[in-house]
Amino acid sequence: MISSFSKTILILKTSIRFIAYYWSVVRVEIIFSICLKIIHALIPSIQLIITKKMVDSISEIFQHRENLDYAMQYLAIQTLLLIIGHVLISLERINNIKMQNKITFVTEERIITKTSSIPIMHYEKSDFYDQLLRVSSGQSQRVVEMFNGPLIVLQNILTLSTLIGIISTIHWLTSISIILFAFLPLVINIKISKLNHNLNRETTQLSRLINYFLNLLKGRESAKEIRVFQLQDYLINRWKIVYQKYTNRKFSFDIYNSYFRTGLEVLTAVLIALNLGFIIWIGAKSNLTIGDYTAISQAFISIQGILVTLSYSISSLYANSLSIQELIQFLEFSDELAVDNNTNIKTDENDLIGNGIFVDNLNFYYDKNGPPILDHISFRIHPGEKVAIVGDNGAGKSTLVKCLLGFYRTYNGNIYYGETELRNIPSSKIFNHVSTVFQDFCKYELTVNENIAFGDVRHIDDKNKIIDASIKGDSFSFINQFPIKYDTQLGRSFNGGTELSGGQWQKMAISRAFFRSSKIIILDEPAASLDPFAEASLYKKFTELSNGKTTIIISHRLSSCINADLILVMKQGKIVEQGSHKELLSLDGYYAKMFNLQAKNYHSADTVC
Ligand SMILES: Nc1ncnc2c1ncn2[C@@H]1O[C@H](COP(=O)(O)OP(=O)(O)OP(=O)(O)O)[C@@H](O)[C@H]1O
Repeated sequence: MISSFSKTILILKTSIRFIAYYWSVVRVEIIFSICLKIIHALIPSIQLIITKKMVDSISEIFQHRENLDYAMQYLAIQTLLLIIGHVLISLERINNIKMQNKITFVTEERIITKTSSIPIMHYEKSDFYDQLLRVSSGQSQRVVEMFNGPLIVLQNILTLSTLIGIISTIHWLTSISIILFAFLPLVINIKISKLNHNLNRETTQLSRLINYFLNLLKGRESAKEIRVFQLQDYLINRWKIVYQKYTNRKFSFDIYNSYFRTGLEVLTAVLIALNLGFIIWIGAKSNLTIGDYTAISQAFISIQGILVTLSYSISSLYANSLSIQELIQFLEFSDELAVDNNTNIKTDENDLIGNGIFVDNLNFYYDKNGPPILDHISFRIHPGEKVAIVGDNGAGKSTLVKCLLGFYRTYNGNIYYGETELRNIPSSKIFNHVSTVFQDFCKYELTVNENIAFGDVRHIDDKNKIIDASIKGDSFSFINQFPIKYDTQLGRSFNGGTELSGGQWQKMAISRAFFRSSKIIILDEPAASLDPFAEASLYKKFTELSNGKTTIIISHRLSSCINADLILVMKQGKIVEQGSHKELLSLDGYYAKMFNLQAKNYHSADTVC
């Protein structure tokens, strides 16, 4: 009882929040649908009355050879009702398609808007991907069902009560047996919906893993490695194991589900037989006409259909409200954490960004129980300084930069932009003034123009600025060799696309960074795919173009750090040394060791050559 009550409350609460989300989008369609469903709900009852009258008048004709007029009139009304029913169904179908189109569009738009603005930190958790998959797949359909469900329930309840009302006037006991008949399918279907929802939650991770293996095995990026390392059999086996685990779990649910349904169907058949027997018994005991008996039988069959539909509708309403609740939570998810909503800062952006950065005793963990990724980090960057971050793989260089950008705000210690602590600065205020090339930069399979202008999309139509950025980023020469130059579609995913080499894609990303006029430039391994000429040219241009700007470069090639004002040397999450190239060399510590090793390698390579 308590559980049914809490399910009803859940459905009601979710429905109210849900209607608030979508009412403005589909109110016209909903009102139209309610009108159609009310009219539709009354048709079976009118049909029932007409059927009774028609059968009785036919019976009169057979027994007493009466005039055919009445029977013909009833037949005409029946036919008219049938036609109205079909027209209503067709109007409902069109209305549903309209509603579905609008809802699909708005839901997808809301999901992608939320996903693209959610704090980056969430992308570090696997739970987030599970939730994302659940809210992204089939959600629009559920949203439509969530609107249609209550309307179908309303329509069926209305039809049911009018039918029961009509047959009660014939004999009250028949309606009671029919009501008893209603409960069981409802309870069983709700139970199955709940199980289905739980199964869906449990298996999300498995289904993601299956997709991951499929993408690896079918994907273009992984195709080369898989062949060279001959990973096909191993990966296919891994996929098989996960797939079987997934299907076994689903199969045991299907068996359970099927037992329930078979039990339900057997029970329904028994109840139908009992009810029909009961009606025959009543017919024999009281003065029912042949019309009454036909009407009761027809009502009985209609009611049986309605009860099944009703139980499915209510149970899927319950299942949908569980999923929709998750969708609403997701859409409101980042609002709790949204940095921009919680920060209320009046300081001028130029004062914020242009006054240097001070990092004071910064500590950061990805996992609360894991080791510190950034461990008591402190340094100061004066406005316009050139900073290089160097160190071992996994030392925490990229993580430090992500903290500086405000992607991760759950750190201990402080990061000040000017006088203001980063946690109090809206992300947008920082992003407005930063240009970056990440280690895993994006390869947009769109046009060259877009690839460059995405650095500052407000100027996407400024062709001269795009050309200028391509010259600075060293992509100008190869773009000019394309027949349609800056309109060339890049990548192989779409028709007519041109694929670039790794270094050319990197030059595209660098051009994009130069397209943006920013006070701070951050480059994470910008020369990883560049040839030695391009690398030398990049650093030269970068030094010229970044004059007066604060620049932070992460690099494993220490020759690129020689001119930096400040070099931060990182090891296991700590800054072990900091200073200029000269200072660090004279310190003769970790930096000097790394630098001399690289220099020695070049030198010995020289002698070998
Ligand atoms: N999303 C994440 N979740 C958990 N741990 C992470 C995550 N990203 C990085 N790490 C861990 O944090 C540590 C620092 O990683 P980071 O990428 O900052 O190193 P890095 O110095 O930039 O390395 P590299 O020079 O190899 O690029 C590593 O031990 C890495 O395993």
